[in-house]
Amino acid sequence: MPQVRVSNIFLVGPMGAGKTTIGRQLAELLRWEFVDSDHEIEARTGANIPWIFDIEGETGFRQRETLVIEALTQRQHIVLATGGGAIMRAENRAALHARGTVIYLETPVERQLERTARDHNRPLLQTPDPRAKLTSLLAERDPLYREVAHHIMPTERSSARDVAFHILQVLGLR
Ligand SMILES: Nc1ncnc2c1ncn2[C@@H]1O[C@H](COP(=O)(O)OP(=O)(O)O)[C@@H](O)[C@H]1O
Ligand SMILES: O=C(O)C1=C[C@@H](OP(=O)(O)O)[C@@H](O)[C@H](O)C1
Ligand SMILES: [Mg+2]
Repeated sequence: MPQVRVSNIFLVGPMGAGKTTIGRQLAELLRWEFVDSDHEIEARTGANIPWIFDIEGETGFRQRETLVIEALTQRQHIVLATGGGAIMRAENRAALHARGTVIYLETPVERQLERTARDHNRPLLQTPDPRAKLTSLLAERDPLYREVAHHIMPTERSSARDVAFHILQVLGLR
């Protein structure tokens, strides 16, 4: 089979998978542009994510997210870190899968909990039982991450740097 040239890398996975961190490192290694859909939503809106959730609800946030994903996935040579729920809408999954190489950063709930514990910018985790929330989100979303992904990369036992190098290796980019 002829090797398909990778022109974009799109990272998907749950909160705390390392999409933002690994995405930035990958972009540096490739000298590609790094974009994070959450940062782009905040820049376009002029408000941070907790504010958007407060004022417009999750529905408003998801509408903004779809507009941003539609726009960003049309670019070339970018590494895009999506938000953990970006794969919920079929139109987002279609854009991601068709316009780039999608990597699922597969991460168990215990690791997600450790990595998100000190951060208050994730409205869905402002709940008395974040473990239960992450568990139910993963049950719902894991099949969708798998559906949209071209490659699945575990992050449980590796540093962000090692995951980034491993992705480059798997994609034949180094
Ligand atoms: N493989 C990893 N091992 C250890 N810590 C990690 C790893 N990947 C990310 N982190 C840390 O976890 C936190 C959340 O990472 P982040 O990139 O914001 O995740 P996401 O964007 O997927 O929600 C950050 O503090 C980051 O440094
Ligand atoms: O899982 C989710 O639904 C969300 C994940 C967040 O991004 P990260 O996955 O980068 O934390 C952010 O988009 C928002 O808080 C909602
Ligand atoms: Mg992120």
